Amino acid sequence: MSSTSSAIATPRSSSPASTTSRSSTTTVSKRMSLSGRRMSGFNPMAAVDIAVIEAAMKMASLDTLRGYSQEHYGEVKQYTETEYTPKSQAAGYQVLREPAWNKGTSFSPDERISKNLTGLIPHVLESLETQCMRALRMINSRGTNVDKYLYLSSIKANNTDLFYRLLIDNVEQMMPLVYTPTIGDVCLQYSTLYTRPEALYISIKQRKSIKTILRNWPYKNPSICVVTDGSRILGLGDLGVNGVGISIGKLALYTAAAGIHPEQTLPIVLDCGTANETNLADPLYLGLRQKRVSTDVALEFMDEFMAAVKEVYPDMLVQFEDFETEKAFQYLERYKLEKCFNDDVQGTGAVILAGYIGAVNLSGVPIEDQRLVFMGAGSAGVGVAKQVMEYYTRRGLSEQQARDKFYLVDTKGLVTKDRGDRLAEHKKLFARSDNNGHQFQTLEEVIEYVKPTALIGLAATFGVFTESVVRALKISVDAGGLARRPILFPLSNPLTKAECTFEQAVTWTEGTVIFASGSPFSPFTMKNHDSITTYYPNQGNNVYVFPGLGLGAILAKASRVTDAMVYISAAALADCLNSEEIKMGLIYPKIERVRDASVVVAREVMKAARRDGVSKLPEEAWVEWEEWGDVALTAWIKKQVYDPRW
Ligand SMILES: NC(=O)C1=CN([C@@H]2O[C@H](COP(=O)(O)OP(=O)(O)OC[C@H]3O[C@@H](n4cnc5c(N)ncnc54)[C@H](O)[C@@H]3O)[C@@H](O)[C@H]2O)C=CC1
Ligand SMILES: CC(=O)C(=O)O
Ligand SMILES: [Mg+2]
Repeated sequence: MSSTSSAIATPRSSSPASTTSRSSTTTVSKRMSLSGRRMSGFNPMAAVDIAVIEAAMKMASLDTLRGYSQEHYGEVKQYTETEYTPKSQAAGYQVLREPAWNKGTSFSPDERISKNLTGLIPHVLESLETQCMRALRMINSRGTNVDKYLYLSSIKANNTDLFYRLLIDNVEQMMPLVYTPTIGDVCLQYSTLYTRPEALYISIKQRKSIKTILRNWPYKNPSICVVTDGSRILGLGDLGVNGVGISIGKLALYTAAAGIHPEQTLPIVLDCGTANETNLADPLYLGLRQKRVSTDVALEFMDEFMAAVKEVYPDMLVQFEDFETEKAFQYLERYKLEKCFNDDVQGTGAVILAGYIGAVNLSGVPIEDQRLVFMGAGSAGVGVAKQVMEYYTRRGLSEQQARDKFYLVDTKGLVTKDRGDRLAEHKKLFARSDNNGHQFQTLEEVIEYVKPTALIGLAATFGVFTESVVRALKISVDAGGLARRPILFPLSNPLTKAECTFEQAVTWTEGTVIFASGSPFSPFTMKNHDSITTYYPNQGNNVYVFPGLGLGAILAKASRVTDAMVYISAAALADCLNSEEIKMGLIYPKIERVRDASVVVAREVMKAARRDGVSKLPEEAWVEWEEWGDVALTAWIKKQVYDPRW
């Protein structure tokens, strides 16, 4: 099976070899007592609470078990003055300044000698977990989320493994910092916050040099790139080159949530100008200071980019992210035979289908009686509607019967065939013709007419699910029986664009809502008569799909991403809930289990790639996995992924 072993979990890059030969003239230092050393490190005047002290003590004993004990520390070899050479000191700094090589205070005594690090770092020897604890304390001490992001970003620039250990072990706390909602604020201010490059920045003025720029990326053969042109970043509109933050954030999640090695990931922004006047007027703006180029010119640029990618990194999967609506659909169609997918259309479609399957099971309304109203008929809205429609057709409904379940609303009201405007191509599939010439302009009117059971928000507009809208949804669901529950998904990002909050949804539906939002909300506790109940929200975000979809496509060596691979990622995710999550009434796995979910999604995506004949993995590998079943394939995937531990 060696031919199948992928480079996802690229072994740690080797650090520069020591240039000095070490003699054996070492001495053993005096041993120090664990408790003595640890306690003497504490300043009784410092405002450190008991919980932190207890955690530190626990960590110290854990470190002992892991071989990071102070006993071990006591055995650090010493060398004499005569061994010192300036050259070796330079080699030492090189190691510390390269984030992929740097282990901070976790270099072993032998590594400190062989890499000429002695004295360049504090004498203490700590585990990765202890370093995480320090970082967590620092993060918690920062006042704003952007400050926390910046601190995390400095860790990423210094110590790759520490950054990802933090993310992986603290997903619930860290994901909102490196992803939505904080990444929205970071993108808005990217040009001001900028301190160092983290991506490839390709401007339309450099279109003759795309291949050179791709080759300039310092890591060999990336497996996955996330590319945006910044034209629709989350629900924040055209942010131009500042949108690169979303490519960086999504790729951090490819590593944290699916274990793709950081050196295999490549964030890219295509700078085609911007329509954002604030950015254009900002003296610090880092992008091209010109209006966004026309769709036709952007398309030529995209063609050149895709051709260059094919030549320079033929095996790299391309994820299109946050392109404005027309381009999102156009590129998806145009490059459908290339190794790429669109996260906003396909990833979102799959993740919301998975959540919808779970929600229908909880709703008490049979699947065939569901009627869905979408607020927003853009790339995400239509992407989700198409994916859910496929679910219905696979269950035996005709295309027309399936399509009839969907009512899409945009800024002009219900999308109908006779509305009198020129409908954008992507809306036509769902344009209604059963409105008897009547046009429904407000969401309230649509709800009154449709009596929906599910309301999906992808309109990037804060607060459009008003109290009267949500109460009207509940009334229309209750009409079929009081045990029924409304499905309400305000999915727009970041939180400032959410169609309603979790607290509002619970309050206005008297706790009956089945809720998922794009950005995370906290649980909400509500007093009902004599009892107090805590309600748990779901996060319906494509982060549950794109990491696993990408991982599966890469591991299967898929030549392209087929519709069946996308569809199966939804079905796989819908099956991922464990008994605790089911008991809690969730429709997605808890976010701290996103890595488990990604493995399951990746496994099913790999199998779908093979069924579709697009996997280039050798047949022997499949024979073995088929013999041993999912367990073997799951174990193999887990062996491929990056999981920083020293
Ligand atoms: N939860 C998730 O995983 C995802 C969430 N999203 C979010 O969905 C939102 C929309 O994204 P896209 O569909 O790509 O944008 P888009 O620009 O393609 O579509 C937006 C749609 O909303 C409609 N709209 C805007 N304001 C409206 C209003 N006041 N009333 C009714 N309709 C209105 C527009 O007419 C358009 O049809 C964004 O906030 C984005 O962050 C997108 C992808 C994934
Ligand atoms: C989550 C995501 O992809 C978006 O909001 O655009
Ligand atoms: Mg997106």
